[in-house]
Amino acid sequence: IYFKRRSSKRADNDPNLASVEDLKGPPRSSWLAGNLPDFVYTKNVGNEDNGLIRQFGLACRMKVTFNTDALFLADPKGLQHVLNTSGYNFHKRDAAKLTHIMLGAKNILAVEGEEHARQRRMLTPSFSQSYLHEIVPEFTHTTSKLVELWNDLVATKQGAGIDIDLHMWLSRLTLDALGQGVLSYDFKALTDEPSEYVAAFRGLFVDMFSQRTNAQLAIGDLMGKLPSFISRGLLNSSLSAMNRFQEFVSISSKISSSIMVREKEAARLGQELKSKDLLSTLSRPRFWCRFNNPLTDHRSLSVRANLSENPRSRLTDEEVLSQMIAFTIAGHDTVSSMLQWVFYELSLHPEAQAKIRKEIKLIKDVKGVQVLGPSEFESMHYTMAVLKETLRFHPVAPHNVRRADRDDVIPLAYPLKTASGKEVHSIHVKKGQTVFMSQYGYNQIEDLWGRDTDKWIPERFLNEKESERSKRTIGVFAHLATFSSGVHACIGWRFALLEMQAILIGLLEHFEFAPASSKPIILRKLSSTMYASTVIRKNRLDKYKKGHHRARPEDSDIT
Ligand code: HEM
Repeated sequence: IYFKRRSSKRADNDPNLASVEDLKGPPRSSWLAGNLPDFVYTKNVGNEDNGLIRQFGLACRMKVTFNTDALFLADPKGLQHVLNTSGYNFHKRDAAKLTHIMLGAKNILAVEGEEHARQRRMLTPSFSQSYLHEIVPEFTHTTSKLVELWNDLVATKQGAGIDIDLHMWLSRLTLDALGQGVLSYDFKALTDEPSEYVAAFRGLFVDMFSQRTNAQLAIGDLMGKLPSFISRGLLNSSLSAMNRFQEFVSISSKISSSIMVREKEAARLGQELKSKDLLSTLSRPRFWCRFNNPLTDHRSLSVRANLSENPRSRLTDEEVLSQMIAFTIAGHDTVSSMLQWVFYELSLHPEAQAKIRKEIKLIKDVKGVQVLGPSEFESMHYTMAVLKETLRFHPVAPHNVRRADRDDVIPLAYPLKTASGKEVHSIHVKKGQTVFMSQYGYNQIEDLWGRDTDKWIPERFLNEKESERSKRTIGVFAHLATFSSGVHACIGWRFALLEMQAILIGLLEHFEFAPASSKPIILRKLSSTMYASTVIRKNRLDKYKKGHHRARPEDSDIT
């Protein structure tokens, strides 16, 4: 006999529990895409989240595709349940399937459940602190190339300041840094003759995701429910930049394959591993095992697993190659956008720049070193506070979506009033129901982060109160939601942090930053990540959207 509890009854009978349908929430803005457009087309990302939290609290009802009820969630205990405690019961099938269709292979971004846990177990050792420390000199070296280029630029102005497009420069710098860290490959993004990869990658995600229609939002939301051939067809017909994306994937595969062949050949000849990048280490298991003690060297652990006779405990060559594309996609725009926000805030806060420079000088004097590395970064508390505060205030992945695999009860740290006025401490979600998580909202809770969370104040991380800290329940770094949490938390957060530290220190040592002379208005916009955008004249943008203007709006269109 099959039986199940009727979900609404359960919520009705329990005085502390409400179903999602019982909660208060905003009216839908579209039948097709519900409230999703409110978050994507917003004037400034975060405004919608702030508005909902002010009006309804840290959880409320919202609408998604075809007027379906979903849960908007920023409550710390609720997020902990969905991401950590019940991690694999809240799946990300839509996103995984989208990635699988787009990349054509099963990497960590494109798998779920047991398969995901297996791949993650294999890859985690490659992202350990001790291994990543070896890549830092590559980040420093790449940054010094940019310093040289900027010195040449400034020299043309006899030392006077110069307006630069920081978005463009940081994107090029972080691509080269990622190329070195992941593949030991020079993308030549900082040269006048960038590789074909750079040409294919330039502006790709902005073109793909920044002008999404309601239909595209709905298709994204339905991915997991549709058969693969329909999903693929819908995606190909709805995303105009799909061809460009396929070209980008094939160039990436070509580069990764050639590096893998090179490393395997070198291993066969018994040559020493020169590169410390992720692909080289994953490609050369047997070599590493000869030279490292698998019990003490973290790098060998993934390799040791890769040597296993059991194919379930090994990453195949195809899987390793596919991970490389996943890492470049997951690790480029994120770090580049994050650094944009760091320099944006520093340009508005010259006093913070001065404090970082003072810290650099002090640590160099104390340690007697010329170039700072990971062990020095650890003692640079103010610099770290600047990074933490920017990660808190400008989370470049502000939202995250999951769907319940079964009926479940999500506990709340902060009780809510339902539409009928009942006070509840937990929410009943039905199998298949969407949970729309606001990383942005969690990072703004004053009870967790202290006063004035709508302002950028690095000092809050130097004077933290235990009462606030103890309420922060999620996160792999500083209890922030920015790198997410639990089973799918960012595997590259240490990589990102070391890269940002090296770049920030390398550039601040040589340059002072101030807002551009035209004093543009900067707003947060969404493409694949939340990036800094200047305000564009509305009539030009309208014409572009309607197709009357083929070219993207240019700098001259910026007010
Ligand atoms: C500031 C920079 C970064 C931010 C803010 C960031 C943020 C995130 C977030 C929020 C997730 C969770 C996505 C989800 O739950 O659906 C994630 C996952 C992931 N990130 Fe990052 N990321 C950053 C840098 C990087 C870097 C540098 C790499 C690799 C070199 C990387 C690789 C990944 C991978 C592979 C996943 C999937 C993990 C899994 O599903 O198990 N990320 N990242």
